[in-house]
Amino acid sequence: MSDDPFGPRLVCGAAAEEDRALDSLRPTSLAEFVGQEEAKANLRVFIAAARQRGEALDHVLLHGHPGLGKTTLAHIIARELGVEVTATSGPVLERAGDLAAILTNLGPRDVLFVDEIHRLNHVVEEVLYPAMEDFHLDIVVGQGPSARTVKLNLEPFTLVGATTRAGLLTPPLRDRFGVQVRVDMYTPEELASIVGRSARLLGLDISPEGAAEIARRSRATPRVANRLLKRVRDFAQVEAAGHADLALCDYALGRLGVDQNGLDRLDRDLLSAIVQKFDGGPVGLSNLAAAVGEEAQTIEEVYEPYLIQQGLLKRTKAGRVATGRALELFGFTRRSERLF
Ligand SMILES: Nc1ncnc2c1ncn2[C@@H]1O[C@H](COP(=O)(O)OP(=O)(O)OP(=O)(O)O)[C@@H](O)[C@H]1O
Repeated sequence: MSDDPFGPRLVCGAAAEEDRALDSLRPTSLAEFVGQEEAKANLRVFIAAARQRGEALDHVLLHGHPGLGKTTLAHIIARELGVEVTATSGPVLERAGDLAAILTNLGPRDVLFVDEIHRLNHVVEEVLYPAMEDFHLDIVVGQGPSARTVKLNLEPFTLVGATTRAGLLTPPLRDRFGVQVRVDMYTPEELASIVGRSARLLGLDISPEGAAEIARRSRATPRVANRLLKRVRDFAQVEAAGHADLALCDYALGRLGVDQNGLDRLDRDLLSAIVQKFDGGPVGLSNLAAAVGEEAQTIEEVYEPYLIQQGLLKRTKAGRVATGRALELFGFTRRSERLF
């Protein structure tokens, strides 16, 4: 929900319909993929080893906040393995048959990418266990006393699962992933390099200082950086003869409601609700969600990670707390500290 003049929330890491236009900016090889150095170095070894042995790569679990590049990495893994990728997601696979149909269509060593894998239902998950472990499906044929189980062999394949909530995966599923990769938030330097690369692909003339400014205000998230860059390109084109220098980037980000700290109105609403309505916290997530009119899950997965990383918000057992830094930044005073 947003009454923002520029439409849906720009600085949100979660994917939106208009992000399809960003697909052209996706890196297609590990060499092009910026950052996550340790993960990339390990993946290079695992991929090379699997190729040399002519085997399917072990199953890979990618976990991290929205917009950090899990989908991109999954496609890169398939490409570097030289195999086809089939993509689906946890909530789409409603029945065991949906998964069986996909699995029986995979070619040898292909990649099956399952986004939001923590949202698989348990019936589908049960089908996945033998498929992941021994590459077979147990199909029940018939009903009642005459029912019997038929074993169906599959081609060896690699399951690449992505999740924003690794803690919600059941232990048996999590244990079946031989490779587990945590995708971290990006440094401003890494993001500046992503912005520079995307600007080149978009044909935008941007100064290094301008790219660094967008990077600094992009919540450590490539999807946000690319989205802001596209809007900055519009301002550059219409108001600055196509050139995005530091002043233009700063001006455009201001027009987009992204402040000097990369926070937008919703972040400020959230922090101000904790301070002004709940005296700085602790406040429970559902109360906070009701106070700002946003879903609890969205607050938890999309807004909070960056606020926590910036030291503006803390999660405690008793609830959410605004830190001293948040109070200082916005000039807030706790109600209990006010004299009148
Ligand atoms: N390391 C990177 N280098 C360059 N561009 C990147 C990188 N990571 C992500 N991107 C860009 O950021 C955007 C979002 O990436 P992607 O869709 O892979 O994120 P995600 O983590 O899968 O998010 P979600 O879980 O919400 O699907 C893409 O447009 C991609 O081009």
